[in-house]
Order: sequence, then C-alpha cells, then structure tokens
Amino acid sequence: MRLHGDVSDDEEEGAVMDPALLSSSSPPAGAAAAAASRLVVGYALTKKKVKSFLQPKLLLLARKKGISFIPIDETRPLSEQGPFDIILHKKTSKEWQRFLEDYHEVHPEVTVLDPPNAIEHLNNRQSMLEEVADLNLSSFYEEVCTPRQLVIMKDPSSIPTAVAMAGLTLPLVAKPLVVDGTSKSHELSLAYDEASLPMLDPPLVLQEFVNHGGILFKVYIIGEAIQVVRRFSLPDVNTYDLLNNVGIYRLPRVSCAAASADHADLDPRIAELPPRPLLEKLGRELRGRLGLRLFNIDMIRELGANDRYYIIDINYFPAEGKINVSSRHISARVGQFNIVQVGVSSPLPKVGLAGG
Ligand SMILES: O=P(O)(O)O[C@H]1[C@H](O)[C@@H](OP(=O)(O)O)[C@H](OP(=O)(O)O)[C@@H](OP(=O)(O)O)[C@H]1O
Ligand SMILES: Nc1ncnc2c1ncn2[C@@H]1O[C@H](COP(=O)(O)OP(=O)(O)O)[C@@H](O)[C@H]1O
Ligand SMILES: [Mg+2]
Ligand SMILES: [Mg+2]
Repeated sequence: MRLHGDVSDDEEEGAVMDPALLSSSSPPAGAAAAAASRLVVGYALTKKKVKSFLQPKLLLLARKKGISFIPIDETRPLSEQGPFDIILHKKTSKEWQRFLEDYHEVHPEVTVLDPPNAIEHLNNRQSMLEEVADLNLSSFYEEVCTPRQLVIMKDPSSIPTAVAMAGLTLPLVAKPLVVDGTSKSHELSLAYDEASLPMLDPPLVLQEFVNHGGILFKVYIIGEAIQVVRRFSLPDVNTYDLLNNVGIYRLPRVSCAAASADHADLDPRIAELPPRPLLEKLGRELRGRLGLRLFNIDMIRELGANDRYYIIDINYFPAEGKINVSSRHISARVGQFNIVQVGVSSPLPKVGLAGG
C-alpha cells in the first residue's frame, strides 16, 4: 500500500545505505538483529531524512546500547512487521496517520515518536505558534512571544485592507500557511510596501518582521535534552531600506542554508544565547502543550530589547545533523526508553550572510 501525499522516496536523490545492514556483522538480517536487541525502533522516514539522521556513527552507537533501527515497509501492514518498542517517523499523509493510529490501537505498548495528531499542529504556521501565546513564563524576567501575524486564506486583493485593519507594521514576512515537508512550504517572501501585498499568493501567514541582529537561535528539544545553536539569519531592515524598497522579495532558505554562527565574531549582545533556565522551561512547557518530544524552535531576540524573544517557527523532528559543534552529544530520553547518546561530527557548509 503506497501511502500517497508523502514526499515520496522516489523523488529523493541518491542511494541510501540501509541501516539494517549495520545492525549486525553478518549479512543483513533485520529480524535477527532485532531479536538480539534490547530495544527495536521501527522507522518511517524519507531517504533524505535517513541519510541526515541515521548516520553510521549513530547506528553503531545505538547497536552498542542494544538498540536497532529497522526500516518500516509501508507497503505491508505494520502488524506483520516488528515487533517494535518505538516507532520513529516523519510522514505527513492522512493514510500514514490512519495506518499508524490503527496499529497503535492494537499495540498501545509501542511508543510512537511522535503521535501524528500532535505533529499535525506543526504543519500549519498559525496553529504551530498558538501554544506560545499561553506559555506560563511569569517567573522569568525575559518575555517570549510570537510576532504579530495575520492568516490570509484567499483573495490577495483583500490583503492591504486586512493588514491595515490588523494594524500590522511593514515589512512583513509572507510564509506559506501549510508546512508539508516540500520545498514550496519554505518559500518565504518579504513585503516592503502595502501596494505590493496583492501580489502575494494565499493561503499564507503574514508576520511582522522583527529586527534581531541577523542571528537566529535554533533550540533543539529531544526528550528532556536541549541543544541550542546560533545560525546566521536575515539582516535587519532599517528605515532607509523601508523608504527605498518596494515590492515582494523572495527569501533564500535561510534556516537550512544558514551556516553556523557559533564561532563567528559577533556582538555579544546579539550572540549571547538565551538563558538556559528559560530554554529548559520553554522545553518543558512546549513538550507538554504540544505533546511532542522531538522538535526544534526558531527563536530570535529583538534588537535592542535584550529580554524579549520571539518564537517564529517550530519544526517537527528537524535536521539534528546540522547542529554545529565539532562533535555533538544529544541524549534523547523518551518515556522510559533512553534511545541513544549521539556523538556525530557534523561540519557545517560555509555560506555567506543570507538575505543579501
Ligand atoms: O523549517 P526550518 O527551520 O528550515 O528547518 C528545517 C525543517 O525542520 C525541515 O523539515 P520540514 O521541511 O518538514 O519543515 C527539515 O527537513 P527534513 O526534516 O526533511 O530534514 C530541514 O532539515 P534539512 O533540510 O536537512 O536542513 C530543517 O532545516
Ligand atoms: N518574523 C520574522 N522576523 C525576522 N526574521 C524572520 C521572521 N520570520 C522568519 N524570519 C527569518 O526567516 C527564516 C525562515 O523563517 P521560518 O519561519 O523559520 O521558516 P522555515 O520553516 O522555512 O524555516 C528564519 O530562520 C529567520 O531567519
Ligand atoms: Mg525555520
Ligand atoms: Mg520550519
């Protein structure tokens, strides 16, 4: 049963080493490897994700801990595969969601990472940020909010009036409303003037651009573990830019392409990481509210307001492989399982400051 609507594997480039080949020294024997394991993780991921996440070092380390990763065959019933202790997935189609929920009804003892109905919240740029508004951070000096934004479902000609009614301030970042793993869902634009707004293509979210010194914090939350890295972001927009630019500007894939800024020579007021206790509280709150254990938060600090942070994006099961340190350790604890301690060297591609 080929599940439609996913970013199908056939579209992905490149051959991928089947991790099951690594789970035993003898010829590939997923079942035998699984039988010898303390913990069996079935996974349903695109080839791109397998390549970026299930790196050989992770698999060998997991194997030492008695953990094996077994690919799920989406053309066969899940109940005929396994048995699994954990199912790890990043698939968005409705068929897959039903497939997994039916299986989990029969096998409630299997940990699903993460429940599809929880992941669904992050597939929409409005619902993904709704929980942020209700965060209880009263015991913190810092403020964490989201930029003011407006959802436009259709009728581009209505955008200028809607923006004026909402009192949004230009420039505005236009983002596709739906996030579905395709590159189209990452096609962002920057709108400088009201007259250009009808050129946008709904459904979209229009979000006020917040100057933040060109540095973004990517906060990875994996179970109770938290890892934060700096990335180059879009440059600030000043009054001169606003007065001398009109139109809609397509933005590059900043968060994917951005190189690490962890070792860049930056103004400490811009580069200083958010306070650890704040990130830990954010992690706890959002894990509980979103019902997720594998996600990351894109966070910026308002330029000149050292204690005001904005969460602008939340991603499910993002590319941990881009966490930049010469080697990184993430300990992921899920429920009663301690999945893996990951030590992987992951040099980052060097790119210039994005955004031009
Ligand atoms: O949204 P931003 O902040 O850009 O972060 C993206 C999203 O998490 C992507 O997932 P999605 O497309 O589902 O939102 C993810 O693609 P994968 O999950 O396919 O890896 C990218 O990984 P890389 O493309 O490997 O960088 C990661 O950089
Ligand atoms: N409201 C905003 N203010 C300032 N910069 C923003 C804003 N929204 C997005 N950006 C910049 O654009 C990048 C991509 O936006 P994001 O919402 O993370 O989309 P994606 O899901 O494609 O990563 C961010 O990493 C940040 O650099
Ligand atoms: Mg992002
Ligand atoms: Mg995103």
